[in-house]
Amino acid sequence: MVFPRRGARAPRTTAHTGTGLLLGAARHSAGRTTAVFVCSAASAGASLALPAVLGRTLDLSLGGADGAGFWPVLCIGLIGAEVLLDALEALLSGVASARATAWLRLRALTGLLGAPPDRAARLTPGDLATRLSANATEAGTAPVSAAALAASLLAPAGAVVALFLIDLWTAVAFLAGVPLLALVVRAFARGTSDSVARYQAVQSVIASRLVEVMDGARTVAAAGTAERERDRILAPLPELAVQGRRMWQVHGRAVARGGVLMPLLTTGVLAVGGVALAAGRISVGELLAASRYATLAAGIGAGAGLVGSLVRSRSAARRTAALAGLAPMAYGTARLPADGPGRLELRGVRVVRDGRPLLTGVDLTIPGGVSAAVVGRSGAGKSTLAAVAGRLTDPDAGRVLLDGVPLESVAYGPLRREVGYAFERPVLFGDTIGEALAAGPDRASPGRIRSAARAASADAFVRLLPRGYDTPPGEAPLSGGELQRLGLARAFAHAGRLLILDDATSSLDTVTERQVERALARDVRAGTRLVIAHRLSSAVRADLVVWLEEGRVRAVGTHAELWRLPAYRAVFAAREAETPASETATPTAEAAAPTAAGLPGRLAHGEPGR
Ligand SMILES: Nc1ncnc2c1ncn2[C@@H]1O[C@H](COP(=O)(O)OP(=O)(O)OP(=O)(O)O)[C@@H](O)[C@H]1O
Repeated sequence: MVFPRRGARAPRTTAHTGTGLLLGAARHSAGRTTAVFVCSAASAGASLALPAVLGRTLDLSLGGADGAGFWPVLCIGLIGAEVLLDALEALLSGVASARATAWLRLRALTGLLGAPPDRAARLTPGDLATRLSANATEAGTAPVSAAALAASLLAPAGAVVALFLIDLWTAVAFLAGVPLLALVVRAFARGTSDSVARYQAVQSVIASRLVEVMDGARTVAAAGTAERERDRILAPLPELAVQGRRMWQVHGRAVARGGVLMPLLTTGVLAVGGVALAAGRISVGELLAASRYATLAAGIGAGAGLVGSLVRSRSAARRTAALAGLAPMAYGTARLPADGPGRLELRGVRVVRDGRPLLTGVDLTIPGGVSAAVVGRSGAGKSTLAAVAGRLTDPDAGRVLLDGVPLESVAYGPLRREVGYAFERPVLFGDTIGEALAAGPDRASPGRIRSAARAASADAFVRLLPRGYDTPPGEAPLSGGELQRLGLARAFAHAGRLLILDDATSSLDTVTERQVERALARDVRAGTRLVIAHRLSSAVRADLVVWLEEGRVRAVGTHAELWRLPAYRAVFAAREAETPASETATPTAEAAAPTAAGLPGRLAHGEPGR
């Protein structure tokens, strides 16, 4: 997969529009699509030649001419060629559509994974699955449908020319009805477009609700709301049925109108041809050919099906394009200084989402090698700060610098090597637990994985699993705390100069948390730690505490300094009620004293005790 990594500007294509995406898919599958067109055109050529050859064969047979044997053989040859070409066309169509679909999926996935996670997360998993599967498949058929539509016009066009050649008036009789056919196709395309878009949107709603409920299966079971959820998932079905019926009604009307119009056209041509035969302008064989050509020319109405398919593809492509067109994160080419200690600076950082400021005027310096805890009430903006600090998202204003280098100018690889994350709910990717822990900017060796797992207190329970580190994550019955420890192990195995733990120890008991903290200080690469924490103990042991309130830094200092402020103590009040007295006791100045040199020893934002 190719991610935009270099230069301030990420490559933008027309992939953000449905038509642009379809043109890209068409270019990508151009070779095979052209082959489909050639097969269709050759098959149309065989269809066109057949009536003339049949007519000639009939005339020669009626006239008892010598050498008539050649013509029946030619007839059989043409029929055989048509069958073979149709089979080849079907095969090539499948391959070309699969290739176009694969390209569309790759573009959509690249857009999805290249965008900042908080932007991509706006689409629900079910909706994403629909856009990447059903919608991409439908959009992928567009190049072949377009080629087939173009080829399908060849036989009718050739048939009209043949009618001209046989007798001018037979062609005129046919052309008189063509405007009516055009009206039928136009009405069909218009009527289909709206209901198809609505149908696809409703499909996506059902998929979204289903995935949502599967994700929360335990909540549903515990709340006893299975029936309610079933009804909620299926609630859009009547709307789906309405749109489905509308599509079929439009299709049915087009078929009915075409069904009346086409025999009328054929009959008209035959009547005019009969007059021409009576007048001696054409032979019996030519009349036979004219009737076949009239049928072929009337086949222009079959293009309506392909027009419908193109309309569906375009609507599906618009939905896939919403992923491909997500604004990617652009990376620069700068490197971080080799011996940088991991000094983190946020200057005037502002983050706005949905018009709401989540962080405002954040100015913060975390000296290299320091362990900083970020505390604040729920919703204060701690995770947003964590995301900005390691460039999982970009601020709308202000800058973030690591060892003096603005994060947005650092190249993708070096950035991900030097900034690590562990989350509250880690997800393990890989066929085995060992693989999941090894995966990172650089593949970690088994020795490093073991040592990281030991530091995260995960090694012991992993070794007790039936296949140890070779156990597939899906087969390991992991508790929330065990999963968090694996997330920590993965982060430790790839630790760079800045490690961000976003509520990554919330499910650990206090004893294990303490063990992990000690091992982190002793056995993991030294560097700056930014720890998003709810627990008092985390703030107590941090060198520095950043206190966030409603998206602003209210104060920065040591925990002992901040503890003098009642409003700061109130941040932990709710937790104090839940946690043991040993953990919540007011820390002594020694216990909370900063350990790193050069810390700001006083409150960054003075606050009178209240
Ligand atoms: N992508 C987003 N779009 C819109 N609002 C968001 C987005 N991400 C977070 N928010 C909102 O921003 C606020 C801060 O969220 P954030 O997760 O940073 O808080 P937090 O301090 O980490 O909370 P908690 O301690 O409960 O995890 C919340 O009200 C949240 O709903």
